[in-house]
Amino acid sequence: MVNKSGFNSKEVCGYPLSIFFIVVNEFCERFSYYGMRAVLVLYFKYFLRWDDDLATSIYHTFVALCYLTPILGAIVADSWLGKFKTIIYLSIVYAIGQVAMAVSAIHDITDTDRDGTPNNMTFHVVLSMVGLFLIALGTGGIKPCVAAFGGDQFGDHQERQRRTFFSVFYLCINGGSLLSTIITPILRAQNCGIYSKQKCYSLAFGVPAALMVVALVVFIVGSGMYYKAKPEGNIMGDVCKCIGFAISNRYKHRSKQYPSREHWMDWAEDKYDKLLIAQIKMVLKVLFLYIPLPMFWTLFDQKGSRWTLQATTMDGNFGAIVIQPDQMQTVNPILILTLVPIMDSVIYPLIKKCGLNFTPLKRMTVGMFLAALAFVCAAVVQIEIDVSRKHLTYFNLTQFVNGMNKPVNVSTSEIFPFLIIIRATFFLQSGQLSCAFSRDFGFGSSYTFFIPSTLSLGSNCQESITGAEDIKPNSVHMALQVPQYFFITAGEVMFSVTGLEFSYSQAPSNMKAVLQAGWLLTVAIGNFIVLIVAEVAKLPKQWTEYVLFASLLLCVCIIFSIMAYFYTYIDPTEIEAKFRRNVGDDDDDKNDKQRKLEMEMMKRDLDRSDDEHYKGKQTKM
Ligand SMILES: N[C@@H](Cc1ccccc1)C(=O)N[C@@H](Cc1ccccc1)C(=O)O
Repeated sequence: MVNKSGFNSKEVCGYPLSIFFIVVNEFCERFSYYGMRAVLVLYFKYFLRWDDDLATSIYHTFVALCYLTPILGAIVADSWLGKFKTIIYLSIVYAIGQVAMAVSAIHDITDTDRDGTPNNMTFHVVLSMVGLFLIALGTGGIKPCVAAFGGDQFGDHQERQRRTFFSVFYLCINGGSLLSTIITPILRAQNCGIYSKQKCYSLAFGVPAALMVVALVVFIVGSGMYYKAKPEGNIMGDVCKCIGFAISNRYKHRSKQYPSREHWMDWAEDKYDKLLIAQIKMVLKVLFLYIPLPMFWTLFDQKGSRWTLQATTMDGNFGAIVIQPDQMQTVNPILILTLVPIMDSVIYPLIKKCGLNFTPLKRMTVGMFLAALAFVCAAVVQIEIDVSRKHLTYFNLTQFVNGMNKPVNVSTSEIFPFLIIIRATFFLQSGQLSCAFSRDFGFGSSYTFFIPSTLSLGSNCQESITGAEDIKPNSVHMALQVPQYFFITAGEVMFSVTGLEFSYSQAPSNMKAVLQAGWLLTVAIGNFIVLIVAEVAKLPKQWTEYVLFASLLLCVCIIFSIMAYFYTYIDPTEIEAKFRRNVGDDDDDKNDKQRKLEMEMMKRDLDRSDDEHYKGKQTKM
């Protein structure tokens, strides 16, 4: 197969063979990212011993950073290294970051007194922060490059295959994240250590690190098969300079004696190409529409923080299996894998059959509304939890009061989180004395056991040791979180999947990456809003915070629907073609008057933004 740049690549069933490596790379990379993220907030809380607020703040700062760095990646790839090298170099940085996280979670490194807790917490905190910074740089940097690099592999005649590639790409993201959000919490719940046993965060971070190395190796193996487009120059820089010139030129000509121009960007015409100006106008129209979007992500990304912490106060016993709090996040990719095909093949066609024009911006508005609804559900669940008990924890905290006048060594059997081993066995050892006893534990309960002074060789521990329940078991079931997960995921399908497609279709050809980076920037800002609102509001009750976020998104949803109503869809390719044709006409020495007339028509075309591209007729919203 020969693609648009004359590159010859091997094909399998009409698809370039090279995309196989890109899709596998994305699967492994998303496994690595979401696997690490799934246990992160619990690592902060239980390993680094941070409180809920600090854990949530650092978690969202990290996520925000992951979506700020795509701009950096896009600039480096477009103007300097090209996508291929950028992906390689930043993947190395990413893998180093993951390894640093895994090492930071080995408690034995600083556990000098071998009591199971690190003695130099600063070492663990610093190393994990360095690790998270490198991961943010890596994952964000490669994000706008990988999908675009995949798209580059297709020829102009492979539009259909390219569309399928993007769907498979999204499914791979969720396949990888689904597996990792199941696996890493299981690894985290194991006990491991050299001198003393602790929850195994090092393994939970180590496996994602290994997957990132696999992602890198797979990508390098495909090296000889890729089409590697040369960097096109710093398009971001050109855009900024052109906008800057338009603003300064407008300011210089602010006096009334100068005739006004139709659009403020037209003030750049004195120096810049009309095509570039037209393209910037298209981008600015979409970016303006992006302004309210961060609020959606503010709610969406709390799945990994507030909702996971909420799950720690719930009962995860599902009969045959016990679900870990951080495993609840798997509901999201499971629903994505089922909802995306259902929406595409049943819901959207059904809506169309009913004669409704469910445009992308309408879908996004409904997606926002569903996310707000999800937070109302979260608030209701929180009220249930608060009513059921005042203070509890997911972990079975067990303490012993030793009534004997000599030390007793107590150990317990391993508990595999997928089976309901609510029954735990404790082994007591003191000199010649050695015995065992078993007790049943409720999910989230805490007990104190009393070792009587009369305990001696031959005693029956099962009968002699008495226990008192300090904290009642969690009684609100984790299944109650399913409705909130359902609404947030249905919202994601309508908002995120549609938004990605919208950003791509409305972007000029040379600025697809710019708009992708802009889209990811809304995710970053959304995560900063979590920090600001949680810090400023400082609400005493968690459910009131959920209601606050739901109300904020509802307000933003109304504003967005008004903005969307005034937006008209464009076909960037058509507009660009008209401008290019005009340049050709210039070469044919067309007279000035006619050229001006045509330019006027094109400007009007752009400003009216005819929506022939979308459903073949003028479409608002
Ligand atoms: N549904 C998410 C994946 C996910 C898996 C497990 C827990 C939470 C989320 C997804 O598809 N993410 C995509 C798209 C996206 C979503 C939000 C912000 C940026 C991109 C991804 O590329 O990660």
